[in-house]
Amino acid sequence: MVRNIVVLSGNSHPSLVESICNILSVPPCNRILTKFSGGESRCEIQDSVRGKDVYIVQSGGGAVNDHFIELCIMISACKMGSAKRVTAVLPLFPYSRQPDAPYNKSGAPLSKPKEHKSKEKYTFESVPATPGPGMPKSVGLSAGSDLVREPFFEKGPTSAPAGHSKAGSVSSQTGSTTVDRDYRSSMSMGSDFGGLQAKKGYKQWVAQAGNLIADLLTCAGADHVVTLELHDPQYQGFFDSPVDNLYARPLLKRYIQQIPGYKEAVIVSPDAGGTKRASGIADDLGMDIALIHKERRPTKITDRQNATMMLVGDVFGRVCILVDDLLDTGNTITRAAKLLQREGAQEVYALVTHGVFSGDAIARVNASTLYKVIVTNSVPQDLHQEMCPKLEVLDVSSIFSEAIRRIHHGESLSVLFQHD
Ligand SMILES: O=P(O)(O)OC[C@H]1O[C@H](OP(=O)(O)OP(=O)(O)O)[C@H](O)[C@@H]1O
Repeated sequence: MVRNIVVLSGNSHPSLVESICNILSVPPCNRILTKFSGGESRCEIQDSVRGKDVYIVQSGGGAVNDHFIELCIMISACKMGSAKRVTAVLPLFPYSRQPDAPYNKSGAPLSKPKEHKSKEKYTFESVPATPGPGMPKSVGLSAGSDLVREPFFEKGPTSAPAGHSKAGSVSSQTGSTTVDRDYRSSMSMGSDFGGLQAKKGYKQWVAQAGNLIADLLTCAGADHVVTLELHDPQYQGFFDSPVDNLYARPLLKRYIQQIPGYKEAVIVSPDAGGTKRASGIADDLGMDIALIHKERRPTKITDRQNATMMLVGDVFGRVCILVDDLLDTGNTITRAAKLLQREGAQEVYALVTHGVFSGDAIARVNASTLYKVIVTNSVPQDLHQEMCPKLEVLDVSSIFSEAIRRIHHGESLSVLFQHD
């Protein structure tokens, strides 16, 4: 039994906390977590935390915003209750990954290409164009002085250079920077930037909340953060306090080693962001690797299923094991499986650390060519397992209980970062 320690559960994942407490042989702290009728979270810590080392376990996923506020209130309550140290344990760290375009329930981008826009007109160029030699100056930058000097919307239409049909363009006669009529109207009445439709009078822009989330945890009083497989390990830099980013890699590797003939299989990263993760596992196990390049930005809507994924590597006749950190809408993993199957893969497994399964993800996985999907229980999986016969779950409670035990005793965590 670990002494002088308090493990407190949020509402997000009570069963994981129960397992952690069982391993540590400590009872979970008594608390009341409810809501006022107005929807605000209410927290009452019923055991004394004075002078104690407190670990509050709350995962992302599900009602993520409610869970996060609840966590902040619990941290603050423990600080006010004179806890010696408060550690926020977030098996899935919320807001550490934000898609670069807003997505709807079924996983498709909310923004759609304009219907009248033909394939020939589509361009991957930045619009407005990046300033450079022989290029028009950017609107609104100090370097775009031609535009700043003259009233922006008083300019007449000019012909646009190839590949820059909408942006600030150079008049063929004078060489001065100006703006064509389409761009003028797009700025004032809603615009189309490289296929994205912006709302009227508002340039499409997605806020990245990561820094704010880190600040909120620190402000609430978190002295330490423990999490698992951050989407982006650099996220730790947002914190002034220590962050321990644990790995699910040993668990994933152990699973792979149980697949019959795994040495002949190919580890596949479904996107560039996961290459390091996948190649680490492939290297450790002496396996081959293949990569898929995924382009997240919406292009032509009818092409989106295929045209934005490209395979690098040979998978013909081989078992493929996709490795990723997150399954959210399931788009990435199911489309990757489809591509692999089309390239002649024999069977496709997906090993993913965090199985969020938002929107239609379960239906998408069930309908996909995936043979098996393996996730950890960093977020609750009971319901997902009932609905998805392909799903298998790996338990992470021993990773967290060991991390908590070591932090409490001031021992090194490095053994948890070793992958063999
Ligand atoms: O199930 P889905 O809704 O498809 O989301 C899951 C994908 O999203 C994340 O990558 P992201 O698209 O953020 O790209 P990145 O890895 O390059 O950051 C994650 O690494 C998965 O690949």
